[in-house]
Amino acid sequence: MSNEVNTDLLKERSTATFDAERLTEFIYKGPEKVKRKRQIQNIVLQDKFLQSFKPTEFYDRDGQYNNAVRRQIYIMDRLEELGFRSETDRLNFREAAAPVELSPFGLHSGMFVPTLERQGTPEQSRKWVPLGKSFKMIGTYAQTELGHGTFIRGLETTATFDPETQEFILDSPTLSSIKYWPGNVAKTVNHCLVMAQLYTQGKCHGTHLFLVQVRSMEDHTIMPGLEIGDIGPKLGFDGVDNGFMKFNKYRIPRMNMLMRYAKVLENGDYIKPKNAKLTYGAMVMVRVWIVMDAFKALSRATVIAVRYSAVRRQSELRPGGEEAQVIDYQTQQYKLFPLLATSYAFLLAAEGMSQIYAKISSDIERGNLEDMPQLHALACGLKAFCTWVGCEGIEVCRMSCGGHGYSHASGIPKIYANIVGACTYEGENTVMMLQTARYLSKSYFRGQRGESLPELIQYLTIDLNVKSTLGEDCSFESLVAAYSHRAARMVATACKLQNANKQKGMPSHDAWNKSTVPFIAATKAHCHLLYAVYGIVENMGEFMQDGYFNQDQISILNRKVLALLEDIRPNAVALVDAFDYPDHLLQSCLGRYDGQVYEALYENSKSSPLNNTDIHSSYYNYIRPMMQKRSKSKDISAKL
Ligand SMILES: CCCCCCCCCCCCCCCCCC(=O)SCCNC(=O)CCNC(=O)[C@H](O)C(C)(C)COP(=O)(O)OP(=O)(O)OC[C@H]1O[C@@H](n2cnc3c(N)ncnc32)[C@H](O)[C@@H]1OP(=O)(O)O
Ligand SMILES: Cc1cc2nc3c(=O)[nH]c(=O)nc-3n(C[C@H](O)[C@H](O)[C@H](O)COP(=O)(O)OP(=O)(O)OC[C@H]3O[C@@H](n4cnc5c(N)ncnc54)[C@H](O)[C@@H]3O)c2cc1C
Repeated sequence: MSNEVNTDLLKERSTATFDAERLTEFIYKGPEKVKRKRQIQNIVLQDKFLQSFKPTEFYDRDGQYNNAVRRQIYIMDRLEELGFRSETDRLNFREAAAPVELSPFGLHSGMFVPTLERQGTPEQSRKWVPLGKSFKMIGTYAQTELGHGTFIRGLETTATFDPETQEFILDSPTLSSIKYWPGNVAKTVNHCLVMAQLYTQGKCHGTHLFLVQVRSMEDHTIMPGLEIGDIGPKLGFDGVDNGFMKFNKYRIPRMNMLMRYAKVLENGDYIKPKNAKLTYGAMVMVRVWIVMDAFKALSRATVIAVRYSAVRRQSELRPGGEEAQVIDYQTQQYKLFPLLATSYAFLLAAEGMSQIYAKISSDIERGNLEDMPQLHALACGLKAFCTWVGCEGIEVCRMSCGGHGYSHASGIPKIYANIVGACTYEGENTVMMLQTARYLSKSYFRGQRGESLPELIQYLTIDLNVKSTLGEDCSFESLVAAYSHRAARMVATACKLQNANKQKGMPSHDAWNKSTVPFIAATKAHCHLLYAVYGIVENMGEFMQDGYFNQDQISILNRKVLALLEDIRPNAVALVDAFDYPDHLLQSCLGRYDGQVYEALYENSKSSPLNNTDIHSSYYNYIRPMMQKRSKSKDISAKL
């Protein structure tokens, strides 16, 4: 490989109108943090073992899982040796050491241990959390079943209390009750947090969480009374062993029910929690994290697509002139620059969401549940919005790289395959949007009754007769007002439809179901409050429906969006450089910092397993016999 940087990229970097390094410092919260991050990434880069892994697509399923376990255990050991204690250091190391592959221990650290911490009594947490943190116990979160994922109240696994033995009996009474999908259940873990319907004194008390040992701590054999296996290959998540699990009257001690909020006493009496939805806490937490995952995925795809667009030359822009960098085509800019802006918006949204989560979840832990519905609505809406928009954006990035984008060597298919799962897991996106919609609907009617609303949704009560004051400057205030107006109008329209349905005599659940399409649109508009000019131009109809903007204002906005493309053009490469993703994190021949994409693609092709031999065994086994048979046949043309 040549050591030179592609001349187009050099030029892009030298003509940027701002210093990308300053923006990097803003993103990572200061120069010291940037320095530290780079030091850690360099440790990984120098590590021969970590650099020895080929991309996962070159392995079969067994190899993918095996490598994922091997690599993650090595990472754990190295983290111990290096003595990294800060969460940021550890995360930076883990991301650099396994940039694309998901961990077979991800749910252990991401859901199992935090749920033990937050849903266990202090005594339970003291007993189990240290075992989890030190990996003496490896666990996951097993909730979804063959028959139910979304509708948690419909789960069928039962946990029946037996006061005689002071045990719960876990059972999968039907085919559809078999746990199906939980990550790392198949081969990795020896414990699970199982969501099951609690029965005591002959009565069902709804879903609760139970800590269940599923494999022997001595030899990892499956515990008698359980059936466990892998669900098979998936679109992504190559290194993750999503599994199935069936209980056959399997007994666990009473104290293995997580009892921080709800309790079953020795005599079988049930003590209700303050709010039944407290058991769903782990899901709310992960939805908050997913917003950050969406940022990371979209921003990586954008870095790849923008750098490649600066390097790739195709066709003549000026007749007879040199072939143009594809980034100079206005259509290419219109595809990519809004995604670049969206990446930055996602970063800020993810950070804001984390702060809100930290505040409200600590209130909840102290027993103040007042803001629980608001947190739930916000986490559901943002999770759904950012994963949907992120995935659509990543696909645009892939297509904007032309044919090479389709190759795994671009790095984009893997980013997409992993993050697109987030549109479904931790709450299917439409269902999540509808949770936010219910909150908006309730809040709208409260606003109509003159009740005060939390700050984030106070816009629902604005006067919808007011028209836009947007002028040539497209001021920030006028844009925010436009988004508020659009969302408020759409929520009002959906609520009025819901009300009209009720007045026609429909029961409230039907009145709701028959207004959910406009409610989804309204909820997207609510989440869209992140956007500026581009979002208006792309959704013009929704802003114009009630004449909020006049024709002149629409023309201003159309002109503005094209002018913004020109403003961003000289800075596009610097704006993606500022994310400071080193090449070994991006794993992309197209997104390389030095822009040597053709050399990289050509080199990468050579490692394809099909190139191990010039003549593949299938020639001897199938092609040659077929040709020999045909050459002996009298009328060859008739058989072709
Ligand atoms: C390349 C770079 C990087 C790339 C990164 C790539 C990605 C990395 C990934 C790392 C690994 C990730 C692994 C994946 C982990 C997946 C784990 C799972 O899926 S685990 C499985 C996840 N599974 C799911 O997520 C299942 C989704 N389903 C659900 O959450 C629920 O069933 C439900 C919310 C839809 C309804 O629940 P239901 O019980 O039927 O509720 P009701 O109807 O009775 O509602 C009564 C009232 O309660 C309200 N309320 C509800 N919840 C809450 C709450 N938490 N709080 C407060 N309130 C809440 C509700 O709104 C309603 O209010 P109102 O209207 O009365 O005012
Ligand atoms: C990669 C991956 C990892 C996963 N990891 C785990 C894990 O670790 N642990 C775990 O327990 N689970 C896990 N899951 C399961 C996941 O949480 C569920 O698949 C998810 O919650 C969606 O539920 P479902 O499959 O029942 O979808 P369904 O609810 O059956 O969705 C099917 C369709 O019905 C629609 N629909 C359903 N209900 C409604 C409604 N009320 N209103 C309108 N439309 C509706 C949906 O919008 C969707 O279009 C994982 C899934 C994936 C893909």
